[in-house]
Amino acid sequence: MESNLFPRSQTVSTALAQVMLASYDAILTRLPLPLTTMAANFSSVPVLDYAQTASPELRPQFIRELQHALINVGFLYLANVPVQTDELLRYIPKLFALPQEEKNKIAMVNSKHFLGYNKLGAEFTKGATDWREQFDIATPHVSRFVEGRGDPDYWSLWGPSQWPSEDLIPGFKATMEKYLLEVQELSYNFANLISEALGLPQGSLAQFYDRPEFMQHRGKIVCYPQTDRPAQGVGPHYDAGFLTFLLQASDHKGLQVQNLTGDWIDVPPIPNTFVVNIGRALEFVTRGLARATSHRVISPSDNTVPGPRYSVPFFQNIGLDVRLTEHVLNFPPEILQLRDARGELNATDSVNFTEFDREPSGRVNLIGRVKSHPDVAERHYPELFRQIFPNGAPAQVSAY
Ligand SMILES: O=C(O)CCC(=O)C(=O)O
Ligand SMILES: [Fe+2]
Repeated sequence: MESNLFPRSQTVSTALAQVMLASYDAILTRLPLPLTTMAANFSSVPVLDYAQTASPELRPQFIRELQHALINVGFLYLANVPVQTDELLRYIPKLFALPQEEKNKIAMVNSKHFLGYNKLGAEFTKGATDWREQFDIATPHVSRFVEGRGDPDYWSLWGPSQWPSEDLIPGFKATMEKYLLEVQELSYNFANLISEALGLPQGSLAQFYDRPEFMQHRGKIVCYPQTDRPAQGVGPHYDAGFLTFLLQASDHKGLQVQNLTGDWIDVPPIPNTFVVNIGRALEFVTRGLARATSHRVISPSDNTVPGPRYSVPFFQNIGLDVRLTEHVLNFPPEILQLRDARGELNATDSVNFTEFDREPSGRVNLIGRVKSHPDVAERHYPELFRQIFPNGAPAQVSAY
C-alpha cells in the first residue's frame, strides 16, 4: 500500500509536499495500531510535521508516523523545524567562491580532527572518488585528549574547526555556529521522540552521549558541481552516528536512498524541510528497529537546475568511548514485532561502519575517516594508516 503512495522521481513543490502530508496522514489514520499491516518496502520518503509534536492532539499521530519511518524506511523529511536557514543559505555560494588559496589555507589535511576544506576529488567512498568540494565544520567542544599521556588516538578525532578569514566572508562564522547549535538542540529533542516512538522510557538514549561539553557533532557544507554525465557525488554509504539532519540547500535532485529491495529512490529537495536519516550506531543500539539506510548522491549533470548542488548535513554523534555492546535497551515485544513484520534487510551497496560490535564508537569513526580521507590519516595517524593501507596507496582501497 505504502509503496504506491507517491510517484517516483517527481519535482516536489511545497504545495505538493502538503498534499503528500495530507494523503499520508489520511492513510495512517485509517490504519489500526500497531502498524503491522504496512508493506515494508517503500518508493518514496515520508514527510513528517515537527510542529505536531507541540500539540497534545497531534503528537500521537507524529509518533506513529515516526515509528513507521524509523522501522520501515530509515529516512524522512521533517517540516516546520525550529532552525533558521536563510542566512546560511545566502553564505553558501560566497563560501565556495572564495579564492582557492584561501580555501587551501584551511585544508583538512592540516587538521588532526578531520575538520576543514577538501577540494574536489579529495575524498573516497567504496574506493571511488567522490566529486564534491566541502568544508567540515563542527560544534564547539572541550577535548579530553592530552598529548603524551597515552590517551586513545580516537580522542583527538574531535577538536576545533578551521574557519575562513573573517575579512573575506564577514559574519559567516557566527551564522554557521548559530546554525549548528540550533540543529544540535533539534537533534537531542528528536532523539527523545525516537525513544517515545520505539516504546522506550523518556531519556533512554542519553546514556550514549558524553557530558555535553565533551560532545561534538559535525556539520559540512558541500558543493556538487555540474558534470558532463551523471557521476558519483558521494558513493553509497551509511552515516556512522545516531542521526543526520540534512539541509538540501539548492533545488537540485541527486540524493537517493536504497529501499528494501535495493532500488534507488529519489529524495528531491522539498523547500523548508530537513531530511533526517538514521546512522549505523542508532541502528545497532535499536537492534535494527531504526534502519540505517544506504544512500548516495548523483552529481547534477543535465543543467535542468543550473549551477552546483549544495547541501549541509549535520551528523549527530555519540560519545567517543561508548561501546555499543555494553548498552542493551529493552524494547516492548509489540515494537519488536513491527521489526519482524518488516522482515530481513537485504544486502545494500553500502559496507561501511561494521566495527560497532567490537570497537568503541570513536575508533569506528576514526577508521571510517582514515578510509575516506587517507591524506589526512597518513599525516596525523601514520600507524593506523599503515594498518589500513599496507601498500600505501589510496587507489587500492577495497572496503569503501
Ligand atoms: O549531500 C547530500 O545530500 C548527502 C551527503 C551525505 O550523505 C553525506 O555526506 O554523508
Ligand atoms: Fe550520508
